[in-house]
Amino acid sequence: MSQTHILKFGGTSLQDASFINRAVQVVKEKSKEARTVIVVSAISGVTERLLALSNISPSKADKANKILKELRKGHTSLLTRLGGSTKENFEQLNALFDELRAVYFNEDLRTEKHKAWRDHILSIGERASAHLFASVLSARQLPSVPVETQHYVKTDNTFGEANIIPGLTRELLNEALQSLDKIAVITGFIGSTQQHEITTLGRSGSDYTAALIADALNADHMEIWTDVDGVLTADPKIVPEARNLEYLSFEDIAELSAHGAKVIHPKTINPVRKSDLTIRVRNSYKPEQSGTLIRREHQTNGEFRSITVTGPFIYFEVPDSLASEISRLLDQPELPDSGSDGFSISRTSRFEPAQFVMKNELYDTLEKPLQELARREDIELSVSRDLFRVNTFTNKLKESDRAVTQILQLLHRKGLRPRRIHRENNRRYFSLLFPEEQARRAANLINEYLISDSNRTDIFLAGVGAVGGKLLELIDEFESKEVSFNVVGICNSTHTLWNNRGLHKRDLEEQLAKGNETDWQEIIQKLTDGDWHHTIFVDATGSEEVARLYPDFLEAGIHVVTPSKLANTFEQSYYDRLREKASAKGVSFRYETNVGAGLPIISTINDLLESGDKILELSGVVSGTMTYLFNELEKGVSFSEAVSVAKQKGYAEPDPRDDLSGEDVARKFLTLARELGLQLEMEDLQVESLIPEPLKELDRESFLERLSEFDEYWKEHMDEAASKDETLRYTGKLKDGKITIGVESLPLNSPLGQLKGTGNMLRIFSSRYAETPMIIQGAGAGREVTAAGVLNDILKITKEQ
Ligand SMILES: NC(=O)C1=CN([C@@H]2O[C@H](COP(=O)(O)OP(=O)(O)OC[C@H]3O[C@@H](n4cnc5c(N)ncnc54)[C@H](OP(=O)(O)O)[C@@H]3O)[C@@H](O)[C@H]2O)C=CC1
Ligand SMILES: N[C@@H](CC=O)C(=O)O
Repeated sequence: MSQTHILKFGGTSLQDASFINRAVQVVKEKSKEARTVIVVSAISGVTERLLALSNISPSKADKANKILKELRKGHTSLLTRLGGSTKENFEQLNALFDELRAVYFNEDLRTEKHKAWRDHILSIGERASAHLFASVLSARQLPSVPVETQHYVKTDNTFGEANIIPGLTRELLNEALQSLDKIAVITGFIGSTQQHEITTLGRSGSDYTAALIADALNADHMEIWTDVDGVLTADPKIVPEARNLEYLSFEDIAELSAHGAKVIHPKTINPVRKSDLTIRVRNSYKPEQSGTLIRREHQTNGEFRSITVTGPFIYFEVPDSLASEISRLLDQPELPDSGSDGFSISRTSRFEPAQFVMKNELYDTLEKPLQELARREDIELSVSRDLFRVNTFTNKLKESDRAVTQILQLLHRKGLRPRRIHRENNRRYFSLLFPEEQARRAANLINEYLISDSNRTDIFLAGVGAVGGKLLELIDEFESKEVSFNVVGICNSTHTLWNNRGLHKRDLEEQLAKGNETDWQEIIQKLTDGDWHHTIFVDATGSEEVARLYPDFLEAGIHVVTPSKLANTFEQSYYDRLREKASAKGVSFRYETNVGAGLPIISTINDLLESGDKILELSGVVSGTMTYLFNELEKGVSFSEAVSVAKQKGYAEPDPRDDLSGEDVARKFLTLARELGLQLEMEDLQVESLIPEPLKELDRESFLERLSEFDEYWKEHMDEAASKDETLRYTGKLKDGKITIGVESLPLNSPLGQLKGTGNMLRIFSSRYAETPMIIQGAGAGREVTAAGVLNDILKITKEQ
């Protein structure tokens, strides 16, 4: 096993026997594929009990004894229930609770080194959890050993929030763990000073421990098992509608946790910031969900958006003249460390009051000297208490302040006016200060704003001819509450136009010709690097060059939708590769319009197959252009004239010879055959071409010019059919693994003979429809129906998200 994976189980993931069993299952699965190292927190509720214990005065020994007894009993009975109750395991657990009792009643430690004493008490939670879980794993044939990190994680003596000594810690952890041949179950949250006094790393410190271990072992992947779906757009206790964020970068999560996001410890990223480690935050209540993936670089299409609410804060204003003196007060090293957003000061000019925001507890420490300062200057210090900061993060702020304006307008409409707006240039967040209840409402409204934007699908449209041009129009007109489209780029064979804020039909007419030269490598690069989510690449070009690029888009996590029949009818290996890529990357490749334009032919066949039907025969007319040509011939229009009008009307292929040669119909039947699982190539099909032999070698323009030389031939052909009350139709049939395509003379009153306009009709004979075939009939070519079919494919992808 070349990979090392760290699994960190938070307290809720080990809260009771069923959760511990689930965690064992996770370890079992994981250890099949990678070297597995476990980091555990204290079992849910234990740290709180230990903290309560540390706050009980020894004079209330009864109360303390009750907690001590309950903790011991809770752990030992879990051990018994989970089948890990060997004599040795019991002894180890009991030794820990003996130690807890001894430390708790150590009066000297309590009074002289209170903070160290408290950290020692708290450490029992993680240590007991590690012993318990290692015992259970060993009992389940997963040989494991508890590892207590006070021996290896070295810190300074800031008890309660100790700072790591990185080099030494890395060395000691590496030495202890590198060659362990059992699964290490390691205590999170705890370390020790150089003098071997136990320290703790602060709330959620186990994540930090897991990252230290990941760094020491050069781990490949880390999973943080917790009680929420992953990293959400907001704390679900404040914002019930908060959504999970699929991807985040290290930078994103570091910024979020520094501003109050509780899901992981703010320092977690520090040790692994430069590594290729991937971190997945997962929910123990919903192990089937994939949670949030965090990695060094932004995942393609990932968009960062979130809200945190921090506080409570005090807010006050003073004349600018007093601001410097207050700042000096805040500089004292002995003040409580209230985190990176502990206080902030805004000074706009010397004529405007300076604004101070500081954590309640910081203000409480400074209240006296502050009031004293104010009195000296004869100023009445009026403070607003218990305010909360709503911090909004979004990548969009890198581009413009529009989001800030929109959010403020939204809040304003709801009657919410922040006490203070704080925005730093070049940062991805801004904060608003409100009283508690208003902060909660504001957070919910902002979340809605950020989420509704996440319904947006970004589109790059290649090819803006008959189908692409109409599609752009349909997208412009499309209105829905659930989905919004943003066409970030369009191109034709010569020019490409980009606009992150969206392109429209009018841009096609006015701007495209002024765009950059079309460069496919550049387009791929830009779409791959772009900070969009749910990007769809639409190919409406009919170009072989473009159809060959689909694997690159799929690889970059971009969905592909196309009416072009090329990619599905290149060599079989290409066809297979597209499906493998799409499935590996979790993206879609959709092409319903490849056969019958807007008619639901491919999806119907797949539905039949999926429900267990067996297709016996597919036959009929699937070329709108051919039906149109023969109908025009029936009316006396010349063949060459009909071809030219079919192109103008947007029925014919970009090169109409593809229709006349039968290639278009052949590609459609080959696509259907491959949907049925048949492994055929274009050469395997029997196709009758309508291209006269003498014109075969000509280029497109000369071919169209000389086509009229054969008008007489087609007139005679049609007249002959008419003399028998018949007409001509270009039909195809797939039966017994063979495809035959060509012109047939059919009775005028037959279903195929009756087709009008660009009519298509496909008959599906299957096990269930053996006697009476299922028939799909309707217009099978044209810009409107095809563009609508493409839009349907796009919508299906948005619904899958
Ligand atoms: N028309 C229909 O009824 C149906 C069409 N389809 C398929 O839809 C696709 C488009 O057909 P349609 O709209 O009729 O064709 P058009 O000829 O009207 O439009 C083709 C568009 O693609 C552009 N293009 C061609 N090659 C490239 C390239 N290498 N790079 C960038 N852009 C390129 C063209 O640009 P430029 O103008 O610069 O050449 C043009 O904008 C075809 O694959 C066709 O088979 C599928 C079902 C029905
Ligand atoms: N040229 C094609 C367009 C649709 O696939 C046809 O005429 O059927």
